Amino acid sequence: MKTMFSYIKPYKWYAFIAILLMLVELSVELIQPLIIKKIIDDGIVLQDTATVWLWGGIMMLLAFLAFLAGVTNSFFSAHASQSFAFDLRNALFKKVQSFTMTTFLRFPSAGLITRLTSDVSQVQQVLFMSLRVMLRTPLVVIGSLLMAFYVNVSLAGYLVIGAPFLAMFLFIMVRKGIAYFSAVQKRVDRVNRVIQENLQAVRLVKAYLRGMYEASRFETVANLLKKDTSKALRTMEYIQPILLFVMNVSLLAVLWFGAGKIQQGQTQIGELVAIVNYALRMTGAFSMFSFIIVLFSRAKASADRMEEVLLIDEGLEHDVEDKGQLDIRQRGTLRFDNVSFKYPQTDEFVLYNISFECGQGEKLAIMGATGSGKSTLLQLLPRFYDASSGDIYVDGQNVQNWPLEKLREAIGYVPQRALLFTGSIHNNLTWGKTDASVEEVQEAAIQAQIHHSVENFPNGYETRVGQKGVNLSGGQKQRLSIARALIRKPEFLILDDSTSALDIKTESALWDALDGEEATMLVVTQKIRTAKGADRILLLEDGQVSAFGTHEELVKNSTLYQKIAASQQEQEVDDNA
Ligand SMILES: Nc1ncnc2c1ncn2[C@@H]1O[C@H](COP(=O)(O)OP(=O)(O)OP(=O)(O)O)[C@@H](O)[C@H]1O
Repeated sequence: MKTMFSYIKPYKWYAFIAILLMLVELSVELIQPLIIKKIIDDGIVLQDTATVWLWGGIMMLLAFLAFLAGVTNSFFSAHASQSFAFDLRNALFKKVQSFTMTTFLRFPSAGLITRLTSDVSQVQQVLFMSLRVMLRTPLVVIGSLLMAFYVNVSLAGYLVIGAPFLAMFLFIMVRKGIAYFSAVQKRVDRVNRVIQENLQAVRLVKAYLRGMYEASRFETVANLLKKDTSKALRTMEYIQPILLFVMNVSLLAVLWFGAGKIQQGQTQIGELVAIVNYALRMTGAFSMFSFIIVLFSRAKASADRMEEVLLIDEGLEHDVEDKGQLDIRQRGTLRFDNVSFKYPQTDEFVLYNISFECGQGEKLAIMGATGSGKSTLLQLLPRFYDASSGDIYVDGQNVQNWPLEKLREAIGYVPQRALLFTGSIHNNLTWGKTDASVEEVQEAAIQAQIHHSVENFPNGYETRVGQKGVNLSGGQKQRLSIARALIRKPEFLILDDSTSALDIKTESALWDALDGEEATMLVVTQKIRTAKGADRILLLEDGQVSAFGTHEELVKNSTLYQKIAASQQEQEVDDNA
């Protein structure tokens, strides 16, 4: 909770004013029974109409003051709670940006989405309600009790008979509430995960006629959410009747003994009415308690989940100071030195003792069967993961010593699955270089063989992609992804099987265009035709280097490469037949 409070700090004055205004409302509420007592004892009983009018008028004025305080309080509470939620959400989002890929495994995306949406909203709502009414409720109880003691000590004593029991009961219920609602938020995570997976795979769901199955999967998790929420709320439902029962017993005791004292002339009627009024206000406040405990327990559970993310200090991308000592003569060079790697949380190595070098401007094709480790190898370069052992040198410097920003700026990475963001094509391309000029955008698009297609779109580069925009083909998406990488004029261009959806003609035009690139290129490919055009080929087999050399060398020395070449030749013959 401490961390949550640090996000309220910048708005402490808004919160402070809101609390002051709430105290004004509270004071008016607590003074009212005293005024009623005065009207009864000094006005009605003594038949003094002037006193009734005077205190009646004061009561009206105070009620108006409380109304004004309430309206102004809403403004300050809303500003403090909305700003708090805005800052908290941004802080969470920024923290997530610094996660390593391993930490992402610990926090699945659905859980992060719940934290950034529902969890933030729960805490924001509680902050607003606290400044508005929640803080007031316990104060109404305490204030009413104190005022009751001020009016008549012996009668007020009956109101605290059940206090120790109530305190213990509320403590237990809050603890239960936090545990239950923490489970509920986990259920929300699961519901979000099913929705997310379903929407991402909507075509597959339709193609495999799995709509009904998906609906029943959703129903199962939604049902679990319903069950856990009902269980939590059912438990909380005991709060109100028990509190009201204890309060009503106390009230009966006040009336019973109060009536006796009036008959004996020890107490005035106005005093009894005032105490009953305070007791009713306490009862009214207690009836809000179950609602408050539900909100508070939910918010506490959400706050804990958010703090889990905010307070993480391991599993963040480790950066080093930029010492600017790069050796210009080694620019564009790459060296893997005995690199082995296993994914975190797994036991098996997927890369073993990989060693190879790549000169400036060299084009390296990486081949191997599916699952042989090609994508994994590429992901070590921008340090999405760190090697388990061995070293990787970029521009002659160990990647561990590169400032992350500089290292990634030097790399144009095109992943296996082309991903575009909602927005215009221009925005998607300049995502790779925010200050790119129109000419630079077009140049990259021409090189990636997508310029003509874009020009034929209804609004050219301003055409929107994604939802409410044009639907792009797989090949168009791949070429836009390549253009996005090229626009940075990277030192290293990494293409992870990024041309798989292109036809032969477009692909060979693309390779021709990339021939003039100064960047050192690492190209994962399954095609001998593409590998032939590379300077050297790295052939992987079960995570190990099976062969490394030019096409001619591999044709001579590598049986695996010969097999791949032969099978692709057969395929071409079949295709041409
Ligand atoms: N995030 C991950 N966590 C654990 N294991 C993984 C992860 N990603 C990949 N692997 C495993 O690592 C091995 C190498 O996978 P990788 O994706 O690098 O192969 P690849 O050669 O690129 O395959 P493909 O040609 O099918 O893309 C596979 O056995 C795969 O199951």
